[in-house]
Parts: sequence; structure tokens; C-alpha cells
Amino acid sequence: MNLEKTDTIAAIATAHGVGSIAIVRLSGPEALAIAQKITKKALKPRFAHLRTLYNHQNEIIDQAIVIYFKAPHSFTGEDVVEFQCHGGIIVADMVLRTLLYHGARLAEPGEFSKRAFLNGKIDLSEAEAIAKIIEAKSEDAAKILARQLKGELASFVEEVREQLIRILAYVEVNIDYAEEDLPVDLQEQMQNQLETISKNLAKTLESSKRREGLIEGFKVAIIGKPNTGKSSLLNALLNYERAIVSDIAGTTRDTIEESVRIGSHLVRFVDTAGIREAQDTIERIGVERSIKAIEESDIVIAMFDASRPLESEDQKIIDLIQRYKNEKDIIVVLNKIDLGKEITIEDIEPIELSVKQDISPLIKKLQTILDSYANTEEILLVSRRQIDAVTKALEAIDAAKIPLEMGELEIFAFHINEAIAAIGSITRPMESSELLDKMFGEFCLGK
Ligand SMILES: Nc1nc2c(c(=O)[nH]1)N(C=O)[C@@H](CNc1ccc(C(=O)N[C@@H](CCC(=O)O)C(=O)O)cc1)CN2
Ligand SMILES: Nc1nc2c(ncn2[C@@H]2O[C@H](COP(=O)(O)OP(=O)(O)OP(=O)(O)O)[C@@H](O)[C@H]2O)c(=O)[nH]1
Ligand SMILES: [Mg+2]
Repeated sequence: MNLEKTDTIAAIATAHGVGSIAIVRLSGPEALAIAQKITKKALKPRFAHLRTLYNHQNEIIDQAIVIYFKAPHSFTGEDVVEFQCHGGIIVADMVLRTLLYHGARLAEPGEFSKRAFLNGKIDLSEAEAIAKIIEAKSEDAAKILARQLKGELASFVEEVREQLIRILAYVEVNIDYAEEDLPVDLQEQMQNQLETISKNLAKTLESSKRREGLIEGFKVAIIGKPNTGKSSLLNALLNYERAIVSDIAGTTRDTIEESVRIGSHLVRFVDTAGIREAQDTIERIGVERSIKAIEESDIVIAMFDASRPLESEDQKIIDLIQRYKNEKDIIVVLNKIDLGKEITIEDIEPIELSVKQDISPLIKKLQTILDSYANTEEILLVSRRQIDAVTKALEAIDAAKIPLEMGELEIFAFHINEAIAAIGSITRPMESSELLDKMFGEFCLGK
């Protein structure tokens, strides 16, 4: 990119509301010149200066801390000047308008980060981490993203890419020079290496999908036959009477969603209509909704009434537990234990409690599961784009296996090249400018 042709952009980087300090950012070849017009004094790189700021009519508009980052040692890699002015929006707006008056252009959303990317200051996985940090729903998410910003995913990508390139190098030598087939031991070695890479990628993909909630927030579905106390549980979690509770079976007809903080996690609970034998259409819809709630959730709480023997309606819930037990974390709760225990369910370790008295055993269990999602050193793919790239790489590696067996080295090399491109696109896509516009366009203004 030709830096001389880039214009100089400006934006307010802090939230547009009441606050004690607001930051206005300026980046581009004219940043220093424009900044000196508003401060009327020289600025030394990497110094925090206390400066009076003047508008174009020479009126004093603020006293601010001004920092000049000289290219290429700045966030964007260009000349950057930051104005840390008094907060609220009025002062920051006046500063911004003065910068625009002196020749800066209002930045588009994400344009600072886009420039940082184009100037090689950050790669795409790091840019995505920045975008997601702003929207992080939990401290755990923020910590994972901070690691990604430090290049954790980038090094993972680089490692896999290098392994694939090494395999490719072997093959290319053989395509060019070998008259006969690949030596059997070399072929086996390559197969083993590919298998290791595949497993590694598949594991990352699987654990990322399972932990998607770390970024977006986790969802917990509460299911069970009517009258087991699902809505009572939601109310107990929320500490107020959100859902209607009654001893009439079928009280909840629609799903109800509310967010609750469990430890450091913000969790969305979904209270569903009780599942019973589907006699009428409305109840059938209820069953379908419950299934949908399960599929959209990370954790399922399956509720039973401990005080009554197992009924055929409970069996429906047990069937669902069986169906989803490999995909979801399922917590079985025997509620109304205050009324005695009549129920027995085989092969399941339940939590026995009374929602009316104490739900802390359930909270503890939830917290243990949520912590286990968060406390891991495993790499997390944090966007659809990253998940798609790894999926594509895996497919390409898979497609390469048969040609390798058959000794069709050129086809093999073609697929390995595909895999290399797919995995590399996580950090450095063969960019179409539309992709970049779309990605960075979703960033906050001033980022
Ligand atoms: N005031 C302020 N705070 C901020 C940012 C910012 O841009 N300004 N950030 C924005 O997201 C984050 C910090 N990230 C940053 C990343 C790189 C550079 C930077 O100037 N890098 C140069 C110089 C490095 C150095 O001197 O050690 C470089 O990489 O060459 C600045 C901030 C969060 N806090
Ligand atoms: N004794 C006792 N009663 C409870 C307990 N939990 C809930 N109940 C009562 O059980 C009845 C049903 O509770 P709900 O929370 O409405 O049950 P639900 O599972 O949401 O029912 P549907 O919405 O019909 O599917 C109410 O009368 C509650 O007060 C408990 O721990 N002990
Ligand atoms: Mg209910």
C-alpha cells in the first residue's frame, strides 16, 4: 500500500456518553501537521504533553493530554496523535470537528484496525480478537481474546502451516525427481503426519464449537414434564417472580428467556413449556420448542418431580437425555425433595433438591461445568470465519489421503496446497477487499 496516498482519519475512540475522559484519535500522514494546528505547539514522539487545544477560530476548547506516536511505531503503523480530552461528548466533538476542519476525514468503523492490518501491525486473527474483546460477555472471554491478541492463534496457525509445507516439500522432490513410486516408509510417515495434523485440527474445531458460548454467552435450557418446577427454578435463579408458577400442569406455554450471572459467567436460562404426551397441536409445538431449546443450548437441566413415581411423560425426557447426552452437558434435577422421594431413575446421577428451599447444589454444579469450559489452555476459534477455515483445511487434508495412498502425488499436492491456503487464511487471507470491508465494517467507530 502506498502510504503517501492515504488520507488522514479521525474519530472519537471512547464511548459516546458521559465520562471523565474522552479520546480522539488521528492517524495518517498529515496527523502531526493537523495536530500542531490544534495545539499550536510542537509534539515530541512518545511524550504525554499537557496542551491547550484551540478551534479554527482560535478559541480555547480544552486542556488535554496529547500523545504523538511516530510512524511506524503506532497502533496503525502510521503517524498517530491521540487527544485525551475532557469527557462527555461536547468537548470530544469540538476536538473532532476541528481536526476535520484542518483536513482530516471522519474514519469509517474499524478503519484504524484495518490500517493496522494493512500495515502489518496485526494479523486478521488479532483484528478479530480486538473486535470481540469490545463485546466480550465475560472475563473468561476477555482473557481468551487477550491471548489471541498476543498471537496465540496465529502461532497455532503458523505451526500447522509449517507442518503441511514440510510434507509438501517431500512430495515435490518426489514429483520432480523420482522415477518410481514413493518409498513405502516415506509414504507411511507422511500418512502418519497427516493423521496427527488432522486430529489436532479436529480437536480444536470440536472444542471450539462446544465452547462457542464463551464468546457469545452460554445458554441453559430447563426441560421436564409439566408441573415439575421449571418456572419456579427460573424465578429462584432470578430472585423474582418472572414466570407464572401454578400447580396447574401446562402453566408455561411459551419459552421464557432471562440472563443470570453464575460466578463470572453471564448465562441465559430458557424456561420451556412442560413436555407431555402430544395430544393437541399446541402441545406438539411445545415439544418441538423444547427440542429446539436443547439444540440451541450448551447445558440442559432436566427436571423431574422427586415426590412422584416415574411416569410415561418423564420417559420422554429420559429419551431426550439419551439422545443428547454426547453433545450437551446434561444436569438431572429431582425437585420437590421436601415432599419425599418416590422416583427412581436408572443409570443417572441426579441432584436432589427443593427449588422452594435451596438451589445452591445446582448452582455449584453449573459453575463447575462453566469453569471447565473456560479454564483450558486449548486454542479457541472465536469466529465463524475461523471455524470455516479450519473445517475447509480438514476437508482438504481428508481429500489428500486417497491420492497419497494411490501414489497420485500431484493430486495429493493440490489438496495439501488447498489445506495450506485455508489454514493460512485465518491470519492472512488472500484478501479480497470486500472481505476486509465487511469484516472491519462491523467494528466500532473509532476502532
Ligand atoms: N490510548 C490508547 N489506549 C489503548 C489503545 C490505543 O490505541 N490508545 N489501544 C488500541 O487498540 C489498545 C492498546 N493497543 C496498542 C497497540 C499498539 C500500540 C502502539 O503504539 N504500537 C507501536 C509502538 C509500540 C511501543 O512503543 O512499544 C508499535 O507496535 O510499533 C498502541 C496501543 C488499548 N489501549
Ligand atoms: N413442595 C414443592 N413444591 C414445588 C417445588 N418447586 C415447585 N413447586 C410447586 O410446583 C408447582 C409447579 O411449579 P412450576 O414452576 O409452575 O412448574 P413448571 O415445571 O414450570 O410447570 P409447567 O409450566 O406447567 O410445565 C407449583 O405449585 C410450585 O409452587 C418444590 O421444591 N417443592
Ligand atoms: Mg412453567
